[in-house]
Amino acid sequence: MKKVIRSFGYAFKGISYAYATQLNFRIHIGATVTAVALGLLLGVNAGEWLWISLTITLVIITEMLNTAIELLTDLASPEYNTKAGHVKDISAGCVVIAAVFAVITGAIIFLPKLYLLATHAA
Ligand SMILES: Nc1ncnc2c1ncn2[C@@H]1O[C@H](COP(=O)(O)OP(=O)(O)OP(=O)(O)O)[C@@H](O)[C@H]1O
Repeated sequence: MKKVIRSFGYAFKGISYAYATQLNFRIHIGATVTAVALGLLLGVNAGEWLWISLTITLVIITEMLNTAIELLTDLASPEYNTKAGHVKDISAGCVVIAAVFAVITGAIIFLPKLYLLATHAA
């Protein structure tokens, strides 16, 4: 049991390292808080919450993997190396793909509700 608790400790250390060192990670957390607040305000349903949770999880996981890959690349190739550059670029590309998916999902879920709200309030 102690070992399991210790492993969770290391995992949380990894999350707080990403939070402390990566501006993009903090931006994703800000976007997460905004999406959850919008979801609560606009009363999204269970299916929509699942999509929102999926996109949040994907973006945060890809950002953390990107951070880990950047660190590992810097360790393995501190000097300039074309392949090291490709590794970092591909890794960053994964985050962008997840973020685009999140924006599209957010637009599909929130825009019609915001439109209804705006037209009813007018
Ligand atoms: N060792 C390297 N060899 C070749 N190109 C590199 C190398 N390190 C970085 N690059 C290039 O520079 C880009 C930016 O790298 P960098 O490590 O600064 O990442 P970053 O996205 O700015 O991350 P962060 O600001 O979080 O450290 C990479 O995507 C890659 O194209």
